[in-house]
Amino acid sequence: MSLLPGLSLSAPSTATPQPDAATHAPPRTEELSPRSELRFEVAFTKTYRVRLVRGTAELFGSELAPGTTYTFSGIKGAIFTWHGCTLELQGEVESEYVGSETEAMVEWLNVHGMLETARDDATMGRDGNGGPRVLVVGPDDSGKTSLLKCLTAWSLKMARTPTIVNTDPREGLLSIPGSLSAVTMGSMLDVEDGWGSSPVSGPTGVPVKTPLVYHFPFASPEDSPRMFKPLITRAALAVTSRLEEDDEAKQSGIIVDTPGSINQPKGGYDLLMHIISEFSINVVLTLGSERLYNDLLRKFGNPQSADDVVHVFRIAKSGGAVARDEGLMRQARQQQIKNYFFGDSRTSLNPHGQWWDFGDLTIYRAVDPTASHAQSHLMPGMDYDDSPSGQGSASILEKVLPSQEMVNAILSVKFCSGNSSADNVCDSCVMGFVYVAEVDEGRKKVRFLAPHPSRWGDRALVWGNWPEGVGDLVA
Ligand SMILES: Nc1ncnc2c1ncn2[C@@H]1O[C@H](COP(=O)(O)OP(=O)(O)OP(=O)(O)O)[C@@H](O)[C@H]1O
Repeated sequence: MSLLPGLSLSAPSTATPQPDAATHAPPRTEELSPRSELRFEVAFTKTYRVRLVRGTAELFGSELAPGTTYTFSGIKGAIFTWHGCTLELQGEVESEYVGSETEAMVEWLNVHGMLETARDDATMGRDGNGGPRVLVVGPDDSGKTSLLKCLTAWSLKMARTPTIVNTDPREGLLSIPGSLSAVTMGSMLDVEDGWGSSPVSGPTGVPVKTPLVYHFPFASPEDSPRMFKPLITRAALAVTSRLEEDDEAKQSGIIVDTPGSINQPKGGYDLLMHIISEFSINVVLTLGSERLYNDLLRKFGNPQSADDVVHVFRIAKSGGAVARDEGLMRQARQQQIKNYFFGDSRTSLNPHGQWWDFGDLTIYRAVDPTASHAQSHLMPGMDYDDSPSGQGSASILEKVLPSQEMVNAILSVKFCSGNSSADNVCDSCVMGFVYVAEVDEGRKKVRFLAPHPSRWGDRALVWGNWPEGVGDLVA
């Protein structure tokens, strides 16, 4: 167990998978015929090792290197082969079987081919608007992220640098849950890790990707559309201006992942339409819902001009995509947060303890529109209406003093100063996240756990209810 500098406490051990008897059992061999896949589920407490012995294989589009042992934990996934392969497997799994109904992969590869044609058009100057701007929609667990990973990995193989946008606060892309993030992919994805590593949480030994992160501290965009919409507008603006400075990235286009909750007909797909208009989406890929496909097809049936054309496609759902229960999703979120501060099985990070005086902190709390908030947390002399506009974010964020309630919470450190208006704080992107280890109301001090030793200076901090309580990270 490693000691945390400044905290003199041990890193939590629950994050580390325990060796099990099956790990020590001799490896077994599995032959996969062309276009079949090995589907497996591994618990968070177990490890599963896979080595490619012969042929070629990929996990959600990322190719396995021959002879390399990959270790998986807390994952449901599939190793697919186009031409057949032999795998060496070791460890204990919840389930493991070979699936041969993989027609969806062929269809997904065709979608990749279609996107490549659009990228070629952009490269040749036939489309001045740049590469395809793709939105992936469908119900929960329909395989949206898996499709997105395949399309990304295949485009990286073609030396493209697509920009990936995650609008699902339940899953952090290169960040923790509660984030909306965007990143231009400059290096291959990581077979074990999925999206790879970001420098947000500290140094790593592998090439990192630098995401642009916004804090959205609610489980679903529908919990606070007033906060979600401006953040999407901000993110789209930032991505668009970034692409204007980078021809390769502009030609490679954008792929946006969405949460299943906003793909429901209720509300007329208002949030979905907002994403489509802000990111100038021109290709929508629908998975797993005929109704959604037909509704969107109708919505975009009569474009007013060539710039308004949105192509809507119905894409086959992977036969292996499985529903994840809330318990598993919660475990995945906790693991992501622990990895953010302490690293994973390959990279060990040393988070730092920092004491801050109450007076040097400006903390905002995201107001849950469904709950009536205790006024007692408001700073003396303040009311909700503190934004310059007299409305806007004043009821979305409220200034609060540190309190015991904050212990074990995750706070975002914004790029803006503590003196910024509530609107600015809301829209500002995130430098990183910190964990509240202790609030000493007598000494008026807060002890934070931060990935970096350096202090963040005069920055606004935002506290939300999501992701839900992470428990005691330093016990
Ligand atoms: N072919 C497959 N074999 C085995 N597992 C798979 C396969 N495809 C997807 N999965 C798993 O199924 C689960 C759901 O897939 P995915 O995350 O892609 O769905 P989603 O639509 O993005 O879900 P959500 O909207 O909840 O984020 C994931 O755990 C994923 O790893």
